[in-house]
Amino acid sequence: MSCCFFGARKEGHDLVHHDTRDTGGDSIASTKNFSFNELRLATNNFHQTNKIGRGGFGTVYKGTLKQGKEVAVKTLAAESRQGLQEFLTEIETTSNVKHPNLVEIIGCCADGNNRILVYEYLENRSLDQALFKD
Ligand SMILES: Nc1ncnc2c1ncn2[C@@H]1O[C@H](COP(=O)(O)OP(=O)(O)OP(=O)(O)O)[C@@H](O)[C@H]1O
Repeated sequence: MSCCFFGARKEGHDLVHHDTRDTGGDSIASTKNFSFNELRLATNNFHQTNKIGRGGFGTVYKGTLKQGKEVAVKTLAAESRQGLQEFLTEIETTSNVKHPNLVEIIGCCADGNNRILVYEYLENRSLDQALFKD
């Protein structure tokens, strides 16, 4: 079962609604709920050649969704000290903040033991290109 704490469906994906018991009820964030299989397909089974980095959360892969959209897929490392609460907090904070210079969270996956965040993919550009693209 995926995302047992999430509800409602829209366009083939579940909408993520944080359980307000977890958040104190003061905000509700909405992101897409991906199945593990969707992200496995998008990253060619998390293939080494799609690996683009590693941070505190875990390994990051480049993926391509069925519709052709490129995404960054952040997988929570098994040894990571970031647990479910941090996972929810990252979704909560990133989905509530929108800014042209901040990468946007697209969705997440909590399927079995897997905890994965999906972001829009950003090309590796110089900072001035990223900041002054318009
Ligand atoms: N949206 C993205 N688009 C393209 N590459 C990304 C994206 N997000 C992360 N990466 C790549 O993955 C690497 C690790 O990113 P991640 O956000 O997990 O950690 P970090 O920001 O480097 O550090 P920390 O875990 O402390 O936040 C980045 O340095 C970058 O190369």
